[in-house]
Amino acid sequence: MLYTEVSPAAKRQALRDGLASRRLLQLPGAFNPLSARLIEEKGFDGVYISGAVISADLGLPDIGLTTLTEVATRSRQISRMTALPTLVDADTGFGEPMNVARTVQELEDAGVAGLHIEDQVNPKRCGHLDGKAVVDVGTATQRIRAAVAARRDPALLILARTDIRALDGVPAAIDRARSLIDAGADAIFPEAMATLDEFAAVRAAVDVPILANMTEFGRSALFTTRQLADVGVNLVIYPVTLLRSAMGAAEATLDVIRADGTQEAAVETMQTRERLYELLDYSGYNTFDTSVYNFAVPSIHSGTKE
Ligand SMILES: C[C@](O)(C(=O)O)[C@H](CC(=O)O)C(=O)O
Ligand SMILES: [Mg+2]
Repeated sequence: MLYTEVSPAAKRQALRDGLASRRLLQLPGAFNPLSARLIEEKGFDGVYISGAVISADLGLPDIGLTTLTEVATRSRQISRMTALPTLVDADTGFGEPMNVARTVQELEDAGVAGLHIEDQVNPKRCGHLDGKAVVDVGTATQRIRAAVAARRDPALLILARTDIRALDGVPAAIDRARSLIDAGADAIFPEAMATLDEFAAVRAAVDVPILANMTEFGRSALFTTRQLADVGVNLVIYPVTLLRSAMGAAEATLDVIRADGTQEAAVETMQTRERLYELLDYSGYNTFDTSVYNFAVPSIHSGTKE
């Protein structure tokens, strides 16, 4: 009922413990707070909060147009909804190193368990597109040093993402990763790795956890958890997967309504009213007021029969 009782501190510890276990942790991206609860119910290890999803949700391309306030608000809304640790995409940190410091504190206050800061120049773009540019190593490490110095909870996980592989190749990504770790990064997100061998090369070069981005229609094939675990990846995100699925389903339903003059043919694929209420723990609200949940919910076609 209401929001999770698990504190941000406990979630950060859970993420640290998960990484220490050496098990591959899976974090699907929540496209809204409610989907975070679904991710938790299905037994995942954490919830990813994607910059691409926040942008798309606002009808914007993922080129650094969202503000820290928007990302922090979404982070708080999603984090409070789940007992799982959340990992948020802080893009380039929203400005200069001093802004990066403020970003870290705002996101920490929003209750996330971790965040990643990348080394792209602004305006940034999706890591799986052409035409990216990265800042020099001095600027990239300054961002990470500022982030690490700003966190008040030492358990907050700070991942450094490097986008350099697409420009200068894997050896450059390894060099950059080492510098970012020297600057204090807890973990590395090597963006747009093309093959499992490339992940293995990064794994062999660094001692900290590494993250794989299994975004669809990108540069990496969609490797399985077994494949990723075998090359020593520690975290895998499915950042935009649920948004793409939900939008695909929404489009199909709109087509059904246009074609048939009713949504009837699409109802079978919908989440039922009963399932929605279960996910919301509707009945739990009777703790406050027994009139809240004193009705029966028809389990089929609940939309049309009430
Ligand atoms: C992980 C990512 O940074 C995100 O914002 O979710 C994106 C995902 C995507 O655009 O598919 C990325 O740059 O890879
Ligand atoms: Mg992003």
